[in-house]
Amino acid sequence: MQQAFDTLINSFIESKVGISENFLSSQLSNDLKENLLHLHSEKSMLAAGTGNQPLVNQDKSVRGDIIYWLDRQHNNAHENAFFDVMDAFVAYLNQSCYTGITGYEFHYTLYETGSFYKKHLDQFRNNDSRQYSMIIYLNAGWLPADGGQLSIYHANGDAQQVDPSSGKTVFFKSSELEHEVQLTNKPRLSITGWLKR
Ligand SMILES: O=C(O)CCC(=O)C(=O)O
Ligand SMILES: [Fe+2]
Repeated sequence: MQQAFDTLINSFIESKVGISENFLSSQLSNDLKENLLHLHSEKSMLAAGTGNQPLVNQDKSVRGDIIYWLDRQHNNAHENAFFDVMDAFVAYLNQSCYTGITGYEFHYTLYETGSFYKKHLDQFRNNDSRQYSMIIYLNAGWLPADGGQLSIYHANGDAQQVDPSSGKTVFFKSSELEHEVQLTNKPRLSITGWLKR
């Protein structure tokens, strides 16, 4: 596990976008994907909003994903195994980088065919608790023609394209990097979350 943590943290330090190809085991990625598909089949996944106001704005022209928040209270073995990995990662990050992270939040995410998320920053205007964004992709055999790339816009004008392939985890500062999910031509599955202070 520590090797995947180092890969993620070192690539983040080097280029502002951390990427690890095996942050979760393929077994755990698969189990979480099955959870997501089950939640979807029982219609538990709901339209995501933008912003954190009580009246969340569900504007499909900005963001078309549907989500379901993970929670230890669900007593789901795979969800809890995911939180165990995150607890170990946060402890390692705080110890090695003095990040002072005190919490996190994660949701399952499904972008159905034809959906996208326009360019945005993850930190809310009225609340700066989100420090780091993390996305863990759960899509086996993703092809460039499937679309759905994560585009990350660097301050020097570079646009970095990330394929949402299974096992890949992306990590960046929530307040700094604008990013966008390109229109997907296939259902696109992930876990998305934020480390908070
Ligand atoms: O799924 C992704 O690649 C990015 C998702 C995202 O930007 C978000 O949920 O804020
Ligand atoms: Fe985002």
